[in-house]
Amino acid sequence: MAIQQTSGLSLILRLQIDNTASFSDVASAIGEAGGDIIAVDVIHVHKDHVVRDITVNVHNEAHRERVVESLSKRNGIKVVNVSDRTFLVHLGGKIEIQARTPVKNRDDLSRVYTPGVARVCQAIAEDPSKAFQLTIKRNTVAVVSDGTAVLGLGDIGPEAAMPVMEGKAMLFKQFADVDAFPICLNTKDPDEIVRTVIALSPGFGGINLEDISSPRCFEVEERLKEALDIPVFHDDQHGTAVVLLAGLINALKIVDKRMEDLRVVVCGIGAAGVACTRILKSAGVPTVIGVDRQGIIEAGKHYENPVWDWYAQNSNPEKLTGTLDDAIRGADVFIGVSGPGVLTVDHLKSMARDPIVFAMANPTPEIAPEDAEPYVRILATGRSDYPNQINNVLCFPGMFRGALDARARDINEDMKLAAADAIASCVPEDQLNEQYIIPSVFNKQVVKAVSRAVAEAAYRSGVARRVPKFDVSAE
Ligand SMILES: NC(=O)C1=CN([C@@H]2O[C@H](COP(=O)(O)OP(=O)(O)OC[C@H]3O[C@@H](n4cnc5c(N)ncnc54)[C@H](O)[C@@H]3O)[C@@H](O)[C@H]2O)C=CC1
Ligand SMILES: CC(=O)C(=O)O
Ligand SMILES: [Mg+2]
Repeated sequence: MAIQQTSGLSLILRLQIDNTASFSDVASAIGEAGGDIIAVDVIHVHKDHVVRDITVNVHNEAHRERVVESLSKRNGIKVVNVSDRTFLVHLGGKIEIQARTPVKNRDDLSRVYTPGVARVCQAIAEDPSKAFQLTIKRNTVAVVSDGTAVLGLGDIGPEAAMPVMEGKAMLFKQFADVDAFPICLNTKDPDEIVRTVIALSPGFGGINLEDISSPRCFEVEERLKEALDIPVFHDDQHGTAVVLLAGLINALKIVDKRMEDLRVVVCGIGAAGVACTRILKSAGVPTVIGVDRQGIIEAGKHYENPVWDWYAQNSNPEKLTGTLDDAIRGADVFIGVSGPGVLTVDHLKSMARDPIVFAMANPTPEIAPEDAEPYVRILATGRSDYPNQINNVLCFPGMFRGALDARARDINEDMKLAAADAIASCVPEDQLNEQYIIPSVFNKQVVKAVSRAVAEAAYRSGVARRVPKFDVSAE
């Protein structure tokens, strides 16, 4: 299995090129430093120089410096500015609100706003369920974070969490036409988070909790699910678990193993790790062994963290003790939702035949894919620049589309398992291979398949308030 990485950093270099130098000097300076020229634009032409923007792909920040240095050393070439295209795409934020109806005259104004709007308000006051017909509620999701477990970056605060939450909102809209709002809270107190989300819930058809650290995330989700009659879904737990299960369903077809025979190690028993373990157990995996910083979660032992306490009673049937070295020996599958560099080549060598490794820590996986590649049969990461991206983006847009279409009160286990099967089914059996166990996030079938499966499961399990109409002609 050869791993192809598809992108690193993409830069726009603004260069002043004197008439004494030529474009081929620029190209060779970039080429000698190993940069890839992607696009060239002319910005100004003066009598003694030309200013050009050159878009260049580099592997990482050190590589960027080497490209800039190589250009700066050339006579007649001046590097005026270096822009990182990732930062450019964030300038001013990534989303905006748009009106669905133009307000062109007084007549429009009197209908969309006062006095006309008052009658609509009264209709909802008389029957609050009309909010689903007469407001944005039927299509809106609040993406709520306190900034305490952002990607793998940890507690970086609510302001720093905003780019991720804006990104989730963009993906909700692009993939599933769901209007999602990023809401980053300036509190880490579970009571205050619960109170705040309940208070802001009337305008929303669903709540997507994001990047709230464990164990607080479990309590916050549980209390909100109890209090609200709209779906509450902690994406890092359940979105990750659903996509993991979809990937595993397909990976097992390649290695010809069954869920009922698997020995799985989950590393990182936080939000994602606990949910992955729960869904693996629901899917019939008999042996799941959890490992965190202090080692294996020991069967039967009592832990202060209530979720680890649950974990100790519901995992590790072989009653293993020790470290990851002990847990991974003979394991069929490694699920990493911990941090960078946890997994070594020696660990991989000690696994059972045809190792399946899902190293999902973001942004840096548990092992560098290039290091793991020779020793595993199937490798997946959370990143979009390697094959087999196990990322919750494959789940949350379709999950909420289906839940909103069914006007579901809750997102339950049946809906999650249905979503996992639907994602797995988007890879045709005749195309399945080691580097293609999970559909692309750009595969338009995914949201259709997931939303339909989720809405049907909502209906079957009694949490739907509406039977959605499916567009069969689009299939
Ligand atoms: N690919 C995907 O779709 C997703 C990936 N993730 C990634 O998974 C990781 C964990 O996310 P959450 O569960 O939300 O965080 P969390 O903070 O709830 O849990 C992380 C757990 O990993 C443990 N951990 C950290 N470093 C460790 C190490 N060196 N060895 C053993 N255990 C270690 C921590 O003690 C903690 O219990 C992050 O890197 C995150 O970016 C999370 C959600 C989705
Ligand atoms: C993908 C995601 O939600 C995370 O890494 O936290
Ligand atoms: Mg997350």
